Amino acid sequence: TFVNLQTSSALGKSILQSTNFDYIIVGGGVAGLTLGRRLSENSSKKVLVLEAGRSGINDTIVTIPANSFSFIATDIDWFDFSVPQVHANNLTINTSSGKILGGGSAVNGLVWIRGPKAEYDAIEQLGSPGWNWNSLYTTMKKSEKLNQPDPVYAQEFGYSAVASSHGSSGPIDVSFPPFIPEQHQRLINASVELGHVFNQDPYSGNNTGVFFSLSSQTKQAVRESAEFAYIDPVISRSNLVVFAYALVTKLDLTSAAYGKVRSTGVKIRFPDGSVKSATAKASGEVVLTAGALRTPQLLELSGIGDPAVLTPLGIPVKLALPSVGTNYEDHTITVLTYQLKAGYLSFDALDYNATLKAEQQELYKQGKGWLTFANAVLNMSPIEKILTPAEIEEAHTILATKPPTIGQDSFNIIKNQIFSGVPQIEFLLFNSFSGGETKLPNTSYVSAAITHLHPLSRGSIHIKSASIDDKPLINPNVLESEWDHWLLSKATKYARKFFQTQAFREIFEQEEVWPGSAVETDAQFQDWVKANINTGYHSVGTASLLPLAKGGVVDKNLRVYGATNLRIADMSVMPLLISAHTQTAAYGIAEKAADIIKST
Ligand SMILES: Cc1cc2nc3c(=O)[nH]c(=O)nc-3n(C[C@H](O)[C@H](O)[C@H](O)COP(=O)(O)OP(=O)(O)OC[C@H]3O[C@@H](n4cnc5c(N)ncnc54)[C@H](O)[C@@H]3O)c2cc1C
Repeated sequence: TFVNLQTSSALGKSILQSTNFDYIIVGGGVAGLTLGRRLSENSSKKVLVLEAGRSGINDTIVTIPANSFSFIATDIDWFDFSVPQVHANNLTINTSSGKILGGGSAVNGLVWIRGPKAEYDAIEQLGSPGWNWNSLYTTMKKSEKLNQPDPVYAQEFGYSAVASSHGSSGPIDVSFPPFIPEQHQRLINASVELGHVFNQDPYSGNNTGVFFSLSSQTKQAVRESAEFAYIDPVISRSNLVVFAYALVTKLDLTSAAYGKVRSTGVKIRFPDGSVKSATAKASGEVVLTAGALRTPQLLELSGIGDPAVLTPLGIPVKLALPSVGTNYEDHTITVLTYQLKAGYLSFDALDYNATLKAEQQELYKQGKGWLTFANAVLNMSPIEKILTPAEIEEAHTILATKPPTIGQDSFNIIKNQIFSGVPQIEFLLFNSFSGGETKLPNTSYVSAAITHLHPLSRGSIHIKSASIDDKPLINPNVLESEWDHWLLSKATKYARKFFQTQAFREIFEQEEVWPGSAVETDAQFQDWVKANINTGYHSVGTASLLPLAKGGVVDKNLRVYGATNLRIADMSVMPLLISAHTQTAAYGIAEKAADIIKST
């Protein structure tokens, strides 16, 4: 049952009044909708999913792959910014996220990729038995259905997928786009020229090298969001209720035996301003899936968190859990811009050539052409590929000291990975202009994004008042650690080498548009990185799956420490980032969460 509270508020209120739920799921993003589907498979269980945003059905900002990122600053964006970043020229960094059914999966870049085995095993190593590659690979596969490419496109572009590395019957269709821009194809050749390996199968536990990546889209090139793939097909289940425009303002908590707290339900603010309760059965559970940016906010508003944060804001402490909102981590990014030679086009051409745009819109109706494409080529590099032997020596020296905010165990694991071939830097292309002083008319540009995959700086997300209407203080704390600054600067400088390869020289003007020749030395790169860094829209860690004494918020069954019936199942539980875009992990964690909740 789907209820839009903006148009059917009376129905929503009557459902809340007449029903006690087995599961109340807070946040209808990737994890929330995965759980909504799985937990309602048992028809005797009543499941309620609460999403603050609307549906994405028939919205071309959502459905058309090439429109990814155009949600920013629209009604489906939470449109947050970080607090000024003290180690990065006081920049405030955009941390937009999807306020819509499907959450990130409705607005993201559609990149579908996994990290290497070691990164998932690290969660178990940090003290959470059962959270390893084997179990998460199984649940990640459970979420997906691989579409093999049409042989015509496979031949034209050279992509292929190893069927055994993918799921074949999960809800999310994953496909190669039926169009890949020339410049993206050439990133493969440019990488190989520089000595990077071409990886035929990056999905089965080794993602090192350059490769074609799948996208979360159907064979007809329509985005697969968690709403379209997980929930629409089962929305007629009578035991499943999904509310849109339902802003959860706090959890209702009561005391339980042994000093624990129990959640009796949640408070929902309707679009008309009224606040109603959703009630859990005595045996029921509340599952938080509001995403890594907002799950800590809801915990704190409800009185679960660090007393040092809650008490000054006048929030009574129901459960003291100092790690709530800490261990926040995101990928960090810099972007270079280059101009394509005359005759080569990027998405910029859609803005200056109306005929082309109309043609492409027509083609898209047949599932073809430019608009089917969001991204498809990634290069995941270990340090040996981008640093000289002398620089690797320097890396050892820098990493001799643990940066201040990362836990010792996490640091040891990442340090070991850095020197054992686990990718640390990703290179990919954005098919448009992204920075620079002059953007010439009728000219196409391409940008190279350089991502640090394992930053060692840890930030925090805390509330600043007792009101849900005040945005949380989002502090990724970028570049606090010397390593983060040093490596991203080196990698950004290295990215220029792609444009010196034959594959790229043939199609790109030699002169760099952004930042250009004013930035040459290591010191200049370091200054430039400080002034131009962004985060990667891959937030994790703010309610980590770790032992309590090591900064954990949830245990291996995803139960909040000190609560009887409250769990967290979104990306805030991931204690360490992976060298991958995060949606496959978000689905995999949520699928595993569903198995755990059904069995415990
Ligand atoms: C711009 C962008 C680009 C990205 N690109 C990629 C990519 O190309 N590939 C990839 O793999 N990953 C990508 N990601 C990351 C990926 O989408 C996320 O890792 C994933 O969506 C996280 O899932 P989640 O369930 O933890 O949170 P989300 O999917 O963010 O879901 C959280 C949900 O909770 C809702 N919510 C929050 N607070 C409340 C409240 N108080 N009441 C009710 N509802 C609430 C939100 O509206 C949202 O729907 C991108 C993310 C963004 C934002």
